[in-house]
Amino acid sequence: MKLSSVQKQAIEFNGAPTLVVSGAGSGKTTVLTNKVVSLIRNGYDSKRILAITFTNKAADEMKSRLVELTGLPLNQFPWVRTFHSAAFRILRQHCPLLGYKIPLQIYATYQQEKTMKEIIAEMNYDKKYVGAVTAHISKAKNSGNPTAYFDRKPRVSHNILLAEVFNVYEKRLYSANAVDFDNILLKTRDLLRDHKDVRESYQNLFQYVLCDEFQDTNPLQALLTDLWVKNGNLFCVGDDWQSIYRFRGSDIDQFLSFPKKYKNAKIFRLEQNYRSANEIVQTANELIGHNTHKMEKKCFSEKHGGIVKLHKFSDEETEARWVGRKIISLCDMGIPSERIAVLYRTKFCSLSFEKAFRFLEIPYQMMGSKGFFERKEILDMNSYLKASVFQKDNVSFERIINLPKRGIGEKTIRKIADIRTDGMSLQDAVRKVLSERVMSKKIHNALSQLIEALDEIREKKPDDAIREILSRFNYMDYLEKYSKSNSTDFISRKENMDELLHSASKKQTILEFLEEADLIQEDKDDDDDDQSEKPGVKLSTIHASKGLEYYVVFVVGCEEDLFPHWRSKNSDIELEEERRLMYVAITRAEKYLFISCAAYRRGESNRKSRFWYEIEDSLTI
Ligand SMILES: Nc1ncnc2c1ncn2[C@@H]1O[C@H](COP(=O)(O)OP(=O)(O)OP(=O)(O)O)[C@@H](O)[C@H]1O
Repeated sequence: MKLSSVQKQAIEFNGAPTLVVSGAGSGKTTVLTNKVVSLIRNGYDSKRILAITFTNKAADEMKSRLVELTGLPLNQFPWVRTFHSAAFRILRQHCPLLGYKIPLQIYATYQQEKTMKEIIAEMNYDKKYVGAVTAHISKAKNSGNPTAYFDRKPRVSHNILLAEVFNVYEKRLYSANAVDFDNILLKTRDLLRDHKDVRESYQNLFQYVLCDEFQDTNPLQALLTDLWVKNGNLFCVGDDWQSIYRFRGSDIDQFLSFPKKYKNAKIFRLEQNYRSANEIVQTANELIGHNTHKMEKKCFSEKHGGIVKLHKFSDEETEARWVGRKIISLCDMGIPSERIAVLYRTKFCSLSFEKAFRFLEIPYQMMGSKGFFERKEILDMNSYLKASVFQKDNVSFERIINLPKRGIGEKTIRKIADIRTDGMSLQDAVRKVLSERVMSKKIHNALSQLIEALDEIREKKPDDAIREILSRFNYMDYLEKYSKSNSTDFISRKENMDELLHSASKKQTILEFLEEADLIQEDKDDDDDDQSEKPGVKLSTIHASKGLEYYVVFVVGCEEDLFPHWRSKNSDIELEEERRLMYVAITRAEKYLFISCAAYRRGESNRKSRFWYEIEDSLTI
């Protein structure tokens, strides 16, 4: 591929903070990768280049591309990572400076949620607010200043004081010697901010800092970036028109304020779209033109012949059947089904399409299904591994203490928990009752078998450790029963277990394996299996389609209150975010773009989305 002159200029320019303002399909990733290659060719050390990607999958893809382009082996790129993974690499080494012990544990989503649920219950708050409280605490941390956040937003519902829950939650994590995802960033920021020697050692280590998808950074990530960079060696790429993670704490202002923040900043604009036909690019431009909070760029494509069509239907079933039949005719024209995607704003919209596709016998794949590490059998095995290496991890130990069933009921667990003194974990307490032999013989034996197993596997390779647990406790028999004689369900769980064993076999220690597994859970919208290669039409939320491309795209359910979502309607900031989401959907299409709505959905009448009219206007110009 021949790089364009502006791509080349951006790649070759060094020495001042650089922002590459890129349109959709303009080759951001290509530029970022080639920038790293160019730095290496100019004498920079590949081991001292920090290149931040948005997902673990993107980091892996970038590393393999770098191996291909430079001929260097994979281990020469230790700092091509996500924010969380780069920060954790630093934090796990220096955490004693913040009062933690090595090894530091990551509390992954499941453990974080369980801990929060327990705290909300203990504080006698309504459990229906667990999600909202967790989300606010996460946002508070990602703002970089939780106290200021709680001053602005002190409560959820009328009585839940966020700062209070936050304090209890933080204490609990600290006593478990653990950090959650947000703390990985927050504590690394504290570490680098408060320990000059550590900060300088990393500033000296990193010769260049690069950041992909810069439009989706949050204030904390921006603070961290500044702590890593020395001498302005910063190179960021992104598209503010595609910033769609506000709900997770991303802040488009980090991107927009770049030229103000770095006085000598150099800005490049990548405006040529290599993916979509110009008709699609112009439709997208017209739509985003209705946003005010953005950087200007004039996107274009040299490809022509794109088709953009709007279709209105009486209800969702009619819409889905029409989409199905259209897909059949496109496939008859020779378009492979995996190059076709149906995108929607919210998950529930998929149901009518699933039904229609089954009826019409159209193969399809759902994107963004439950993450691999959130599946029951994987959580079970990982909890065994965690309980073995992290004796203070109550969440994991509680999960496995009676799994598979070994006669340890709720009452027994409560009795054991009651003997705990300060700082003692449930596992410590079990060890204590075992040494004092105070339980009945049956319970004593069951608990000692469990503790023996945990001690036995601790030093094993992770795959051997999992095998040991599977065989000691007849776990697969238990899982078969759990699957309630649903053989397909059991087969898929068995496949998951094989996959877990395979990925564990690549690591030498349980700690190494768990660290990777926990960090991978960051990729929330990203599918764990690479479904983009599998045959079948893709059914996906727009969030999960980010970064992907299809020959044909159907954007369905374009109705007011559904898209834009009703929750966003009273705020201009949120409305602009919804419009950016529509922009992302449109720019996934290479050649065909079909936008549709239904007058009735779930029995309720609907108006066309305002985005519909904005697009319609652009088509009639
Ligand atoms: N100079 C070029 N000439 C031809 N094709 C190019 C050039 N640069 C990039 N491309 C191609 O354009 C396509 C889009 O590139 P890429 O996926 O990097 O875009 P992107 O900016 O990350 O897109 P988006 O943000 O919309 O997901 C890719 O297929 C890439 O190979």
